[in-house]
Amino acid sequence: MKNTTTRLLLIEDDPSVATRINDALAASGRDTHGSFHLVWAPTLDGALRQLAGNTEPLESPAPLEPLIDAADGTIGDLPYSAILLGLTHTDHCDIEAFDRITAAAPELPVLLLGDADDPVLERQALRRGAQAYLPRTLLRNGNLGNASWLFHTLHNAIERKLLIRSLKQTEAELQTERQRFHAVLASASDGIIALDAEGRITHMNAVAEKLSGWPLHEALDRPLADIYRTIDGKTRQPVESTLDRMLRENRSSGFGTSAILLHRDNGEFSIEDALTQFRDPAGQTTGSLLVFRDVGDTQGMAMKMAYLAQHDALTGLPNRSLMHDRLAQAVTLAGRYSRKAALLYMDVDRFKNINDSLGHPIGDKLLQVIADRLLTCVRYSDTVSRQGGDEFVILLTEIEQSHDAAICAEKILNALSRPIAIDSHQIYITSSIGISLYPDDGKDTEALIRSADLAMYHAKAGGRANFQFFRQTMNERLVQRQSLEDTLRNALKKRQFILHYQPKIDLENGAITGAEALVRWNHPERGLISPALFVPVAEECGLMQQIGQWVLREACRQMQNWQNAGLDVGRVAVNISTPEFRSRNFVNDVRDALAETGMAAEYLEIELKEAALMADLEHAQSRLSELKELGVNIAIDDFGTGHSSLRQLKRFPIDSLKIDRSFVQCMTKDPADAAIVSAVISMGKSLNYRVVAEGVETREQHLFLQANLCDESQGHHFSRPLNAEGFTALMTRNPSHSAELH
Ligand SMILES: Nc1nc2c(ncn2[C@@H]2O[C@@H]3COP(=O)(O)O[C@H]4[C@@H](O)[C@H](n5cnc6c(=O)[nH]c(N)nc65)O[C@@H]4COP(=O)(O)O[C@H]3[C@H]2O)c(=O)[nH]1
Repeated sequence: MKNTTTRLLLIEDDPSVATRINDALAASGRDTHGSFHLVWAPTLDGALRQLAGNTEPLESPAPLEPLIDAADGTIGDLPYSAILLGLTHTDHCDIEAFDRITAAAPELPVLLLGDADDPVLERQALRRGAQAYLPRTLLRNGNLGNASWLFHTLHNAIERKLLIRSLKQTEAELQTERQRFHAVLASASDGIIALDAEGRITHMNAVAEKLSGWPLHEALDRPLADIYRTIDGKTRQPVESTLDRMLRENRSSGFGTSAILLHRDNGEFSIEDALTQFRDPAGQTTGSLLVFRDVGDTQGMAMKMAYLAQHDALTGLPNRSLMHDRLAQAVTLAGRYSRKAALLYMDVDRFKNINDSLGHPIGDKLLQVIADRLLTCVRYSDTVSRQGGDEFVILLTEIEQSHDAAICAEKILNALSRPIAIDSHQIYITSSIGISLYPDDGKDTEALIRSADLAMYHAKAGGRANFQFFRQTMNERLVQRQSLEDTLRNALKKRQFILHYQPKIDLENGAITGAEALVRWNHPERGLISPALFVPVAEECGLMQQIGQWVLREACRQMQNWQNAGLDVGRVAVNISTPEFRSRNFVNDVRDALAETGMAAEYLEIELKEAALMADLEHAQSRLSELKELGVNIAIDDFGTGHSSLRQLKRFPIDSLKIDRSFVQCMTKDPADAAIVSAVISMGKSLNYRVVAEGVETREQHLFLQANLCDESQGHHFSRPLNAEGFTALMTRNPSHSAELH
């Protein structure tokens, strides 16, 4: 109200009263509260019309004419701040007038002008909300002077009304907030309990009702501890409530350690809770809000995810990561208590062949059966894990001596050697196991795994289906192998490889039908090194592809030279290792080698081992077809040592079969081998393959093959592999190209 003009509407039929009030207000002028401006309405109806927004001129008897604001006689659009209502009028009477005015202007404070001798009327009006009661007699007769009491009474009435209005507004806003708060609580998915400063319940939402089992109306005003009873999930002992803890520590808490909330009717929920305290400006707690949630599902999910991260999805066994943890634990404990532990690294022999030939779904089922059988071979305290593929690692923690590990390995070999029936298949497998012992073969997890893995490779190399303990010499061999790998790379760079050629002869007429190119490493100090020593290493370290590319070009180049020199060598055969054959660029490499050397494809023969074909039948079939389209001949090398059958080979476009020399060399001594050789010859011929016997060393073997109508032979009996000059000399010495067989 400071320095403002406040408009008052005076409803009074006595002009003298009106004039006196006006004078008194004018005399009081302006003070710190500002000034009053009186508008006089002699009749109630006129005043009501004004309040309804009708701006027609008020009746204005002479003395108050100036109180009407505007020149046009309207009172303008300034709002009134208060109404002075004379209660005894000619056009209205008593309390009814007050009611009509407050109905027309409910926001405005109304002060009554009444007769001093009518206390009933005064009480009635005050009870109905009038702000003050001014005795008219005083106004009529008394000397108002500067009438500061009137001024202050008016001012207080207006202030009071404003205060009430703002209180009502605040109350309405609070009401809205409360409704919003309750709506939020009702829709929250967490349980929420509101508490007063003493920790008594003032509200709880439906989720809190459900989790605690307490309906709100029963929980109201009870201490939180009655409704919210929690125990420790592991010990099942009561835990200090979050509220108590927070009050003790005088702070709020975030969602923390989980506990079990006991439902009123004996059920229970795994929960997490958080508490927020409210404080007044002085820092005193005025209440708090407890929020809690059922984490049963979340925990279940978290446990499931933790399980999946540590277990193999196919077999359910611990995976590599969990095995590392267990092994680390076992190593620590065994170190502390001077105990032993053993690690068995197991791999299924030729699993890839089974997987490729029977299909992955059967391969998967097979791994599951293997996992089950492994579990039957160990104690509860041991760990069987799957490392990936067909590799399993078994940790034995309770062993006294290495012999215990050997017994377990035996048990595993036996368990896995029993036939496994999957769908309509009866599968026979063998496995190879490497064993390392703590602390002898490694002091940490890495060393133990490495040692067991190396021992397993030796078990495989030793003929599979057996187990081997790790020996230090295996490590030495590993080091030697590493250095061999390095020198092989160097040899390739320095072009230290050469080719030898071994003739093949026609068993019917003795003519040379071709030459097999055989690589040698011409080591500057060690002389010629056999491919049997370095080809497997080169295959493993990925060098065989590069060496093979060189062999292919060199063989074609040499053949082209012989042809250019007028020597008819027939075909040159080149050995192709499995990684070479599988490499994406293999067919292109062959095409390029032919193009670069100018040799016709019909003079080239590719020798492939059975394993290279059996590993991936579909892929092998399409690759062989591409080679056939080029015009290249295809031979199956070392036939009889792999797992293929003639029926499987029938699907490949093959030209010849080479019977492995192990059969050839024994066929004249062992009737079984003789039977195998003659059967392979006759079956091969019936499928229109040329059949070649390799490793023929004696005349006896030569004659046996001739008698069994084998097509060709190759071996020391006719000639050892020769270098290019030696082979040229052989061909030149024998211009008819027929072999002089003794
Ligand atoms: N005991 C005996 N052995 C005989 C007789 N006649 C020939 N041999 C040997 O038998 C092996 C025949 O080659 P393979 O079976 O393909 O077996 C080959 C082949 O698998 C591989 N190899 C040789 N050269 C290459 C090549 O250029 N590339 C690839 N990928 N492998 C090759 O190395 C293996 C061994 O080759 P080599 O040491 O040259 O050994 C050759 C040869 O010298 C015999 O009458 N008695």
